[in-house]
Amino acid sequence: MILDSELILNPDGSIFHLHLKPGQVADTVILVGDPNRVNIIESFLSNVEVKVSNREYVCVTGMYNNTRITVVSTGVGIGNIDIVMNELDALVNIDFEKRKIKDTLKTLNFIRIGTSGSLQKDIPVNSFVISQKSIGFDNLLCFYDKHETIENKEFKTAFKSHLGASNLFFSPYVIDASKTLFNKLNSSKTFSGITITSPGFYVPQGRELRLKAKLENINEKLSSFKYNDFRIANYEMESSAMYGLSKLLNHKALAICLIIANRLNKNANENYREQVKELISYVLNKITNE
Ligand SMILES: O=P(O)(O)O[C@H]1O[C@H](CO)[C@@H](O)[C@H]1O
Ligand SMILES: O=c1cc[nH]c(=O)[nH]1
Repeated sequence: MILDSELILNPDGSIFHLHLKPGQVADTVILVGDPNRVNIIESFLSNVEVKVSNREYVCVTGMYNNTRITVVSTGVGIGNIDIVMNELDALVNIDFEKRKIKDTLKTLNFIRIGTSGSLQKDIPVNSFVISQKSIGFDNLLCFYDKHETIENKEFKTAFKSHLGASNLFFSPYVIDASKTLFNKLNSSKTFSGITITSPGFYVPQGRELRLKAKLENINEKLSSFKYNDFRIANYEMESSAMYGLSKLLNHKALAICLIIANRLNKNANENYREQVKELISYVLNKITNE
């Protein structure tokens, strides 16, 4: 029996933060950072059956090409991913009446459509980048039991030694994306590679305004890492925990991001609404095309 204090439900029976009720979540879930992006995706959907919002979490369920899709905004950062992944999983895999884990568990497909900073000169602004692996600089997964069992350890050792393991004051973890989702979304229109999930936008991504970084030249160090044909493609702030919690809960996850800044070429596109729409349309067509 899962107690009230552990699984908090609102008086209307919806889950604490997302305000969704069981039955309102589709098997395919799109996660976005920006709540306004949910409205853009909603404009592509038909038969919208659910629209609820609370704090930064806006949730919509509707149809695209005969596929039921739920869209949820996560806001910025890893703490929100902990909330969103646990609550979406609870909505499909916990019986809210009996407060018990269901006997038959569901696997959801999570696709994150994000924005991102490129760490390679030849991945320009406006590119679409798929995160084949995500390296978390955020430590969230370390709090979860058995997280070691889903990590890519070989990769982690190589990466830590590249950064200088003895200097590290945090514990990077490496998690692979779902290969099934990668095969669905990968095409000649996309770049792919490793993504760094950063716990911050400024100094942790090498942006020094008034404060200096402890790890000097972090962007150059990251962009020069190579292992088994993989290189680091980009920065964002959510995919490592999304991948890690998906794996631990037996869901599938993949992140695809629009590059809005190139950290090495030092340029940015701050007016990216049209490109985000293109990415949304690309993803919706790929995931609903059997
Ligand atoms: O555009 P979203 O999906 O929010 O993604 C990126 O943008 C935010 C930072 O500006 C972070 O959440 C980062 O991951
Ligand atoms: O540079 C960037 C751009 C978007 N999101 C990030 O996390 N970093």
